[in-house]
Amino acid sequence: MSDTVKKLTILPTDHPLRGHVRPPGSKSITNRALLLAGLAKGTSRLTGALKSDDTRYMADALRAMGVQVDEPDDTTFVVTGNGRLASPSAPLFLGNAGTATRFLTAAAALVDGPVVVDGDQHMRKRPIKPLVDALRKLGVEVASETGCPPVTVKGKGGFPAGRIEIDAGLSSQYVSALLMAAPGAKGPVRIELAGDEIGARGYIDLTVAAMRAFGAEVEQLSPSVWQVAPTGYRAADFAIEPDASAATYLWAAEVLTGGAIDIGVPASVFSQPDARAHDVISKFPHLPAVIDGSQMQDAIPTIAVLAAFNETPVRFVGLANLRVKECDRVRALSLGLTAIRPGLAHEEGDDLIVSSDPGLAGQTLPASIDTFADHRIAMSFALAGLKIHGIAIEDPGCVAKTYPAYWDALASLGVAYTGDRP
Ligand SMILES: O=C(O)C1=C[C@@H](OP(=O)(O)O)[C@@H](O)[C@H](O)C1
Ligand SMILES: C=C(OP(=O)(O)O)C(=O)O
Repeated sequence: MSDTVKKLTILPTDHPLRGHVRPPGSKSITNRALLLAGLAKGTSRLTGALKSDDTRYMADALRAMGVQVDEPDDTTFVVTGNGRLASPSAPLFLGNAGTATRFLTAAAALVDGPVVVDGDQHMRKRPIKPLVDALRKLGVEVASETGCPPVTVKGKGGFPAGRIEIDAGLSSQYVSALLMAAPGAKGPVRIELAGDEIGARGYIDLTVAAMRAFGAEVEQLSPSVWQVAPTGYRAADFAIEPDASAATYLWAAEVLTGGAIDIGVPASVFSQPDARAHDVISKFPHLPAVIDGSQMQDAIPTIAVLAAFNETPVRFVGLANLRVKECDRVRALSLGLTAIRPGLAHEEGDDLIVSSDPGLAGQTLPASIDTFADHRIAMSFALAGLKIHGIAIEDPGCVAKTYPAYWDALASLGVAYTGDRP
């Protein structure tokens, strides 16, 4: 990174963090609800929604396809669709929003006309070939030169009934994308997982729940087979729960500083997979020796930074697909922790081993953390800054992807900064 890059230095707190902070709405649920409301006929009201880069990309893409998306306040979208998405006049630019990119690639098959789905330089490195191949097998004309965006879909207003196998080893979003497009097909669609390898199965459950709320008929025939009826969607009023991945930073800040942060909802009410991180985080400073990240992937950066302060070392397993998120998160975590102190973490294959040292707290260990433009790397390393003097977060504005108010939220609990607060 260049010397001109913006940096935010976190000043360690000399007191436990106490107060109320409500995390923003769930990114995953907001982007599902926006799409389903856009595919429905009529007006849907989505409340408790996230307003951030990722949901703005989704909302703008829907607008470009003829959907009316109004924003009466900071947490509400009012979406009016006519049951069809129109062919946009320009490529859809979706930044580094994995959900928007994957979900809209499949939904583009329902458009009558061409759709180009594209993203930024990070998204252009994130694989989408398994989804492209599956759509092609369903009879959709679709092309991607590199196996990553841009993807060109020549939609014909739907696709025939069929049965499709999808390898979701790299991303569960491929399955969610196919499921959400399926009610627009000409007949029933059966979606089967190839192999049992799937990270974050809980995201598929979120998808099915959202689809049902917008009138779809989805039957789960086995743990790896879903059957979707060609019902289309109907408009609905839909309340979105707070973001569980965003909550993990607050849960971790609480245990790390011995404070009490009220996020307004108990961990037990979340339906998102990352809520399971609450149990793990509450064991700090006695985190388990081995933590499997496969079913709470987005919470791993949070727990890995927390693990640096644990009593005993932690091995993180089940991380293979963290390498194809906004950045290679296994590498970014290992590099960031090593920048704080050599030997604090290392990689073994796809595992991350954090050596752990409760004595880190209170030390001065100046480190400039390369966030690789990844919101979760920025937000998780800020936790280290609550305890260690000299932690500077590069490109702190990248939190706008899912939690634009993150720095303000920490400030409201008494955290202070020096440098370029976005
Ligand atoms: O379906 C979703 O909403 C998500 C699924 C997960 O991604 P992958 O399925 O690509 O692992 C997760 O990391 C992402 O933040 C959101
Ligand atoms: C992986 C993430 O996002 P996405 O895949 O939706 O870009 C994330 O938010 O951690």
